Amino acid sequence: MAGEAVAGGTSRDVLAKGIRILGYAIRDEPRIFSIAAAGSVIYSLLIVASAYVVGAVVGNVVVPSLERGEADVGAVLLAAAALLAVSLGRVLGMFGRRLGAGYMQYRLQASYRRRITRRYLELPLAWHQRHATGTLLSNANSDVEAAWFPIAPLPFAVGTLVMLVAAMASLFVTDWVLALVGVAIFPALFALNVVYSRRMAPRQSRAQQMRGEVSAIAHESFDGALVVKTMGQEARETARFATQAGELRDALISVGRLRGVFDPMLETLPSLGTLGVLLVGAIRLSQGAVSITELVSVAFLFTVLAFPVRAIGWVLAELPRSVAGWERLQTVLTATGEMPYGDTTLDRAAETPATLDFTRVSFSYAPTEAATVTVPADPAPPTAEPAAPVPAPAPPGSVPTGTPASTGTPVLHEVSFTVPPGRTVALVGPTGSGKSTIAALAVRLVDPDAGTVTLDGVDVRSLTAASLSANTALVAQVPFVFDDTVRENVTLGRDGIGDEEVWAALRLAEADGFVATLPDGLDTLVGERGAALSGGQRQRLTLARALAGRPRLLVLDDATSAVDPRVEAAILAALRGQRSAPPPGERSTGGAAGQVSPATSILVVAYRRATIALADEVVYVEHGRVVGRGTHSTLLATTPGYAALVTAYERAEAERERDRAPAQTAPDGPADRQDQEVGA
Ligand SMILES: Nc1ncnc2c1ncn2[C@@H]1O[C@H](COP(=O)(O)OP(=O)(O)OP(=O)(O)O)[C@@H](O)[C@H]1O
Repeated sequence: MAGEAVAGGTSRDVLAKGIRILGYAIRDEPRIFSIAAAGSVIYSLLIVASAYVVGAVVGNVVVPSLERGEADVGAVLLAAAALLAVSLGRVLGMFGRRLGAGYMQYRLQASYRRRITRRYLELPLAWHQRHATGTLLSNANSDVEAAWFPIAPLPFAVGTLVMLVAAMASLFVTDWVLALVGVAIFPALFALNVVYSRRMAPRQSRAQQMRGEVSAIAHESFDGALVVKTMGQEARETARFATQAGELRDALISVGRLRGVFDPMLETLPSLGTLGVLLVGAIRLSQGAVSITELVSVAFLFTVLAFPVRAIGWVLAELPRSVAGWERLQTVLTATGEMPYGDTTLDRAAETPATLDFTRVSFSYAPTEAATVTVPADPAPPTAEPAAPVPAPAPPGSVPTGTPASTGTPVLHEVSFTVPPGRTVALVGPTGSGKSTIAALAVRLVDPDAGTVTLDGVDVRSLTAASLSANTALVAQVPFVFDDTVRENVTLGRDGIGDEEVWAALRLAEADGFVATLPDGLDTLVGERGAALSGGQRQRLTLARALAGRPRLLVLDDATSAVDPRVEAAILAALRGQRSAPPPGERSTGGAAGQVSPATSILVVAYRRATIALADEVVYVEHGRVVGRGTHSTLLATTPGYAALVTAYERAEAERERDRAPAQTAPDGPADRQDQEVGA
């Protein structure tokens, strides 16, 4: 991990990298940095000036007044005006510095949050499957903040460096012997800050890494709350979280301990300087080498620079954390594997169904990619951010290569089949046979290692992003519903989808009945992940979302698994233009029902006999190979594996029907499968 790399690197590396990161920040925001630095330089120079003004006031106004026994009112007023002017100048400088630093820090944070989010959207599904959501959240939050943490004190530190140079110069101008105190103290201050930063580096890196890990565990626990609760795993999860939280606590305490040791030392050094100046100064005064004005000025100088000098320490101490955060950001920003889009568009004017062709398609997941493919539940979140920029277009007519051919275990072998326009093809096969992978390839979530997937004869890799999403839609088994209204969940802010189109899509998805009964109809808020809806309702809502875009190819990856079989059959029949009567118990809002012609070709991963029977053709897959194609009855007769599988499905379905029988009498009518399971 990046954090480990930082922790493992030498502190000198960290310092150099940290300074480079500060350079990137200045390059990104040169104007704001200039304003902040100018404010800081004014402030710092006026600090040096204030010491000399105080010296002059003491030497030229206070001491003479004490000697004479009366004050010169004019001189006192002049002194007051000088002190006020210096203070006002410092206030203005401080204002510019703070405002500029704040602007710079928050603008950089916002810009990098956008970059990270955009990159997430560009990276392929395989990359997302390899990264924990909690870590991604931590990248976009805590790591972005960490990377730009030293920006807040940076202008102050720059001004302080100028101040130290000015202070040294003024010391030498005043008296070279007094200047030696500065020669001893200033480099010591700087050296102490550097040692501090080096000691801090591994501690800060570790703390930043632990922040990411705690975030990942917390996210996983909350996400899996249902499993944790139903399996009685609360204690185990709490312990797992507590271990990581404990490690983060220890890492932060170790940071605090070091701070506790170094902060007082950094504060004490300038005080030692003041002491040194007073000792040396007393001798120099008695020798007549310096005046009282000069001595007071120099002593005061050491007192007032104690605070600004710490700004250098703040920047140096935060650099390791900044480097750790930055490197974690870089793992996202420089991640490879995106699948560049082509520049070919498909003509949608005809609104005819598309033809999908798989020709000798082979595919393997990269070796490091674990777990099973779960195609994302939704195409894209409704975000106000502009769409992720499409990487540089490929030359016209060329086929971008996308993900490089992986050397992992082959999952699909020379898969060939066609979904003709307006036809429904059912994909059937045992678990793990590659059905979801085929679905993912059909809408180009992944690219084949060999062979081609074409839409209307055009390789999907050469299509533009907009053309791909306008022509195809995938509905996954696990539906993703946004915490928004029903309307927004269906339209996703896409143009040309008014309420009429929303209702038409809901009707096709057999979702109009339940939406009509919701308290606010289309304006009903469905809660986080659609918590206010049943599993089957969520599935139908996401199906309506896909249909609202009027895709020319619809890929259903077990998308109606939680819906009652009769409702599922009604949906498929409607999609095929054979609108059946609404299932009992669910009121249709009427209108365009039955009027929608099949403008889409359908590839459906099917598990139920009723669904399979509706298909024009069945493609039967085993171990990533197509072992049979034809109608349901042909395959039953010719392919023993298929016959056995479908019979098993039928038996399971019959058992479920039997178990479900009592629930059918519930007043809500035909409940979705998950409702019944939950209610059981
Ligand atoms: N992200 C992944 N990384 C590595 N291997 C994967 C990944 N996703 C799936 N696989 C493997 O690819 C094979 C095909 O998986 P796929 O999910 O396509 O099968 P499926 O037929 O849809 O299964 P199911 O019916 O259980 O949903 C399986 O052996 C699976 O373990």
